[in-house]
Amino acid sequence: MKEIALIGSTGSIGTQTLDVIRQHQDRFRVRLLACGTNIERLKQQIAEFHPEVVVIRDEKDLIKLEAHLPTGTKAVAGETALLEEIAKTNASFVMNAIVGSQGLKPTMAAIKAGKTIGIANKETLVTAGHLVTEACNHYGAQLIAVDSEHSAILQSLEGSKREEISRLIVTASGGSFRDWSAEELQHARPEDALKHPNWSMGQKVTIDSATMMNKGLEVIEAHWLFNMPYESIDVLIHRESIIHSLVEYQDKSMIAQLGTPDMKVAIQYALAYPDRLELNGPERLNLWEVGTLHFEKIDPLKHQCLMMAYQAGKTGGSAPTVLNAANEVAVQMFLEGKLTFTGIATVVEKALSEHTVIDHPSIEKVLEIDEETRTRMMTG
Ligand SMILES: NC(=O)C1=CN([C@@H]2O[C@H](COP(=O)(O)OP(=O)(O)OC[C@H]3O[C@@H](n4cnc5c(N)ncnc54)[C@H](OP(=O)(O)O)[C@@H]3O)[C@@H](O)[C@H]2O)C=CC1
Ligand SMILES: CC(=O)[C@@H](O)[C@H](O)COP(=O)(O)O
Ligand SMILES: [Mn+2]
Repeated sequence: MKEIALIGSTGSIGTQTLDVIRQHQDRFRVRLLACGTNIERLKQQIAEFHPEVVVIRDEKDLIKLEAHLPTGTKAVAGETALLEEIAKTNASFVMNAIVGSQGLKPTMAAIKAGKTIGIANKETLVTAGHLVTEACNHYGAQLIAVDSEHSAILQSLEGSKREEISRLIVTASGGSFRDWSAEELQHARPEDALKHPNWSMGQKVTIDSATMMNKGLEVIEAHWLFNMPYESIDVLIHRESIIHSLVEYQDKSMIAQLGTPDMKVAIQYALAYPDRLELNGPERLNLWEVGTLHFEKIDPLKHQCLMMAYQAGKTGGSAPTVLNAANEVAVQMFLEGKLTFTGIATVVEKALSEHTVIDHPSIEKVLEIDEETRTRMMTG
């Protein structure tokens, strides 16, 4: 029985993780659930999965849970409590499905406790990939990709040797605005951006997909997860999201993972790794129905956020921390109607240009720079 701690249980990845666990109750058991403010959904999850502990963000919400805790389930609140419970839990696998760089500290707590971590929370690797990988080596913890592209790469790497790999090719749908003109983009609204052509996901990643910042974050994520130089990580526009990514080998063979766009495949692969289990839910991929797959080159003029992310990744040090924090604030501002869609790239670029990069920031420094960037964005 694999015991699971699920952080971000009420979100898109969190609920799909529970959909997978529900299908395999003979293999997985939920020990810990953590979320932000969606207490109603959490109550349903507690009733079904009977975790030992639930952690919520705000102390004031604890009262709403009181009457809904079965015998054997306790509830606590706040970040300190979350980090303590991650350190204490008997769960061997932590699924980090929180959104944003607030996922960094829980990831580090799980690493220090020697857990295996399903890392959906890509912002952790963007903001502090150097510290996360060092800590994994030091504490013997393992990260398993959950992001669909990185899961595809992991699957395409099965049985390979490091020196045989020549290139990673990360596919991109192009997002909600892939067919919009520059003129149309000036008037793009949050409700337009939230209509992803292929995936149903949380708001932040859907907006990132529309700006192509998601692909930039994923290039940095791939750099850290697979220890590949940026020069060997390419992005390919593939509007069907059927090929989830590819690996090119030194003999010029390419190995890819294909499937209908459904995150449960990648989630289950991470949970069951290295095994493959049966999965109900995703539709079988009928390639004769798909007929044709399309591929396009990226356009550096159009895909400005992707290019900024490549640059920040190559610069290294604190640059990706600033890129990520500025982007998180900009996306929130766009969703609240305080910034235009095209303004997202502009303000992230400004935040990067105002920052003096420092090499190899410590965890304290990463958190300080993240905070400072957010403050600068809100006040400037
Ligand atoms: N959705 C997808 O298909 C994919 C997502 N990802 C990545 O996975 C991560 C999660 O994305 P997604 O599921 O879409 O996001 P959602 O916004 O749907 O869910 C975010 C989750 O984080 C929880 N949360 C927020 N703040 C806190 C906090 N302080 N403490 C504990 N939990 C908190 C939310 O709780 P609550 O709702 O209760 O406030 C919610 O459960 C992101 O990094 C995203 O980029 C990667 C690939 C695909
Ligand atoms: C499902 C998933 O992994 C998302 O991160 C997805 O990649 C978004 O799609 P695009 O960024 O390719 O539009
Ligand atoms: Mn992805």
